[in-house]
Amino acid sequence: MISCEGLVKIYKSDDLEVVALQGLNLRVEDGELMAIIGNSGSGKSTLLNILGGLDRPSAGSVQVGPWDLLKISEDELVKYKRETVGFIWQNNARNLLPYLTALENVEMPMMLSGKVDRAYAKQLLEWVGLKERMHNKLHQLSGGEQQRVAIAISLCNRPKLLLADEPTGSVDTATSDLIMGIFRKLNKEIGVTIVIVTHDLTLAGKVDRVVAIRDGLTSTEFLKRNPNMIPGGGEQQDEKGLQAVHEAYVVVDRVGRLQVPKEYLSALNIKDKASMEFDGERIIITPPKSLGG
Ligand SMILES: Nc1ncnc2c1ncn2[C@@H]1O[C@H](COP(=O)(O)OP(=O)(O)OP(=O)(O)O)[C@@H](O)[C@H]1O
Repeated sequence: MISCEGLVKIYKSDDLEVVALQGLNLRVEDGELMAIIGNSGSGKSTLLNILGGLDRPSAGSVQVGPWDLLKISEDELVKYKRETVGFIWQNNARNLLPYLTALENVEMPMMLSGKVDRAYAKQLLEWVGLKERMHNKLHQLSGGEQQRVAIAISLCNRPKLLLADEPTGSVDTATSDLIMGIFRKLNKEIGVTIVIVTHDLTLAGKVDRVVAIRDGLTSTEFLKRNPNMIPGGGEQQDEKGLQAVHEAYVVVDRVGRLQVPKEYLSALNIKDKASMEFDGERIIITPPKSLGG
C-alpha cells in the first residue's frame, strides 16, 4: 500500500532550512494496522501529511497504491485525497457541528461530495459503537463519543488508507482502548489499511508492528512476537516496555545504513568515526582503535 524510499522533506523559510525527513524508508502492506512512534520533532506529522497529500515531499520516492505522490499533478492530488485517504486528528471533534446530530454530521461531507448514502452513514456509526446515539446532537455526546463520530466521518469516502495523528491524544485510557478496538475491527472487517502516529506507547503496543522514527529516519522496528496474542492493557511507558511483547529490530536500509542510538555513541565517546569488526557472528562497533578512542 505504502512505499517510501529515501523520502526527504525540507521546510524552507526566509533564511532557514529544516530537514524534517532525511531519506526515510517505510513500507506498509495492504490491509495492515501499524503504528509510528517518535519523539516530538522527529518527523511523524510531516510523514503523515505527505502520505495524506496535504504536503509535498522534497525528494525521494513515495508511492501509495497506484499513486506516485512526488510526481502527482494538483488535479490528481485532489482526486487522491477525495478517494484514497481518510484522516483523523487528535482534536477532530472540533471540526464537527455541535447543533447537528451524529448522523447529520456524518452525512454532511457526503452531501458536500454530492451523494448522501444514509444506510452507509448509519452503518459507520454502528461500526464505531454509536448506533443508539446517532440521533443525539453532538453537544450531547462525550469527548470520546465525538471522537468516534470523527472516525465514522473519516470513512465516509470509503478510503483505502486511514491516517490517524494522535487519535487518542485527548481521551482517557478506557476511551483510548475503545478507539483502538474500533480501529482493529474496521481493519479486519473492511480491510482498510491504518497508520497511527502516536506518542502513546501503550496504544502503539497494541498493534503488531511499530516503527520508530528518529531524526527524520526510520530507526527501529518492533514486531509482536505472537501476533495472535490478545492485546492486554499493559502500560508501555518507554521503548523497553514495548519490548515486553515486541521484538525490536534495527532498520537497515537498502545500501546498508543503520542508525546507532545517540546514547550508545556518547557512552563510548564515538563522534565522527568508529572501528567496526566482524567476528563471524557479530558486528562489533568500538571507538576508533588507531586513535586510542
Ligand atoms: N511548516 C513547517 N515549517 C518549518 N519547519 C517545520 C514545519 N513543520 C514541521 N517543521 C519542523 O520539522 C521537524 C519535524 O516536525 P514534525 O511536526 O513532523 O514532528 P513530529 O514528530 O510530528 O512532532 P510532534 O510529535 O511534536 O507533533 C521539526 O523540527 C519541526 O520544527
